[in-house]
Order: sequence, then structure tokens, then C-alpha cells
Amino acid sequence: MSLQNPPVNSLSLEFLTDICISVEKLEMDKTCRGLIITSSLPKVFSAGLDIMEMYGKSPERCGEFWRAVQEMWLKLYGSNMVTIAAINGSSPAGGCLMSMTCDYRIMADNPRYSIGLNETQLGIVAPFWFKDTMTNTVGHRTTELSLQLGQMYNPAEALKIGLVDQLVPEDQVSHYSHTNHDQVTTPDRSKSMMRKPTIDKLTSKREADIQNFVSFITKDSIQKSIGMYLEMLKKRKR
Ligand SMILES: CCCCC/C=C/CCC/C=C/CC(=O)SCCNC(=O)CCNC(=O)[C@H](O)C(C)(C)COP(=O)(O)OP(=O)(O)OC[C@H]1O[C@@H](n2cnc3c(N)ncnc32)[C@H](O)[C@@H]1OP(=O)(O)O
Repeated sequence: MSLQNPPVNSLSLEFLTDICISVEKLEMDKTCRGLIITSSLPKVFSAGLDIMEMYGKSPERCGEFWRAVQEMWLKLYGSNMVTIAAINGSSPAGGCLMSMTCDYRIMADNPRYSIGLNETQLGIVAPFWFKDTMTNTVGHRTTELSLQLGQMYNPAEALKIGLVDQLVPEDQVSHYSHTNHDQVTTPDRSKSMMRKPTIDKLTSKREADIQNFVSFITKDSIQKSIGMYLEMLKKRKR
């Protein structure tokens, strides 16, 4: 599955819905042995959630958006397929979350790229299931530090903390993803055993999580922080 939503593969409601439909189709396809997620765009795996979906939108629309974010996570984290993230560019926030849902992460060894949960930099708090996914990937202490600082990691740092499993030359990300994928022939039952408690936690609190998101994101102070962050993104470009 090659992500293609220019300019930066931000995860809008529409794009998330497309991703969920694609994953669902693959999940039902008995001939499909697994999934490699990568990006068709240069330099960016995914810029994370589409910030415009969280800025100036109605509570109803925000709720619909958040349900789609949850759905993407539930489908990928709970997938019966062997999944590999072929991270061929930067992958902040929701992009990092998406790659952490996979069984294995291969990243292009380009020091210009970065990956991490940077929500704190936007003045927002990473939801509990983002935090749980990171804890399951890199451990409690690293997650605590990482979330408090909104830390982004270059590939070497990401490998060191276990946020990615392998670094490869930029032009060989696809090759290594396929080679690794071929070595794993059957999805292991231990995957669902390890992930079930985390999945059950969100499933049982799904509606409350949507309500929390909507009331948090529509607050004036949070809208102001997001507006300032958007301005900063645009200025940085010039
Ligand atoms: C207490 C109860 C709590 C309850 C729940 C509450 C919590 C809320 C949690 C919400 C969680 C959010 C997770 C997220 O994913 S938020 C998104 C975070 N993403 C980012 O911060 C990424 C920002 N982008 C970048 O760093 C860079 O764009 C890049 C990905 C490294 C790519 O750089 P480059 O190639 O140089 O591209 P540009 O920076 O020039 O961007 C081009 C273009 O795209 C716009 N853009 C970038 N990222 C996003 C985005 N995520 N959403 C929407 N738009 C984005 C950027 O502004 C440029 O636009 P213009 O061309 O119009 O200027």
C-alpha cells in the first residue's frame, strides 16, 4: 500500500477512509500474505493527521474525523496480516503512530528524516492509545521522555531506542521490505496475544475517547495553539 496524498500524505478524513477500505479488502483477500506500507511521495512517509481537520471544524465533523483515526489504528494494529512499514521519509505524530502499528519498521538512513510523536509541540496531548502503542514499541521510560518533550528522532536515534528495527540505504527501502516480508510466512498468534489488551482498551472506551477529543480540540485555547502551529509551518517554508 503506497500512500499518495500530496503534498505530505496528511491523514484527512477522506484519506483515512480510503486506507481503511484498502486494508479491509486486503484482509479479506485469502491470497494476500501481508502488507507493506510505504509512501509514493519524496521525503515524506506521512505528516500525520491533517491539521486542517482539527482547525475551525464543527464538533460533529471533528467527531467523525476522530472515529476514522481510531478505525485506521484498530484495523492496522489488529491486522491478521504480517505488516511492515517501509519508512522512506519523515513520519511525525500520526505518521509515526501508523508505522508503529506495523510488525516491523524499516527506515531510510537519511539524517534529514525524522520520526516521533511530537504532539506536545502543537500544544496538544497524545491520546492514551498513541501512548500505549509507543510504550509497547519502545518501553515506558523512553515513551515518557519522548511524549513530554514531543521528541522527534533522526533514523540513527530511532534505531537506538527501538522505534525502528532496521536502517537501510534510501534507495533500498523497498527491496529490504520485500526481503524481510518474504521471511515471515504466517502471521503469528502471539501478535494478537500481545496486542489484544491495548486494542480492547480503546474498543471499550471508544465513544468516550471521541467525546474527549471533540471537547479538547474545539477549546479556544487549543484552537489558538493549532493556529499558531500552522502559521509556524508556513513561515518555516519561506
Ligand atoms: C486530555 C484529553 C486528550 C484527548 C485527545 C486529544 C488530543 C488530540 C490529539 C491529536 C493528535 C494529533 C496527531 C497528529 O498527527 S497532529 C499532526 C502533526 N504533524 C506535524 O506536526 C507535521 C508537520 N509537518 C512537517 O513537519 C513537515 O510538513 C514535513 C512532514 C516534515 C514535510 O516537510 P516538507 O516536505 O518541507 O513540507 P512542508 O512543511 O513545506 O509542507 C507542505 C505543505 O503541507 C502542509 N502540512 C504539513 N504537514 C501538515 C499536516 N500534518 N496537516 C496539514 N497540512 C500539513 C504545510 O503547511 C504546507 O502547506 P502550504 O504548502 O499550504 O504552506
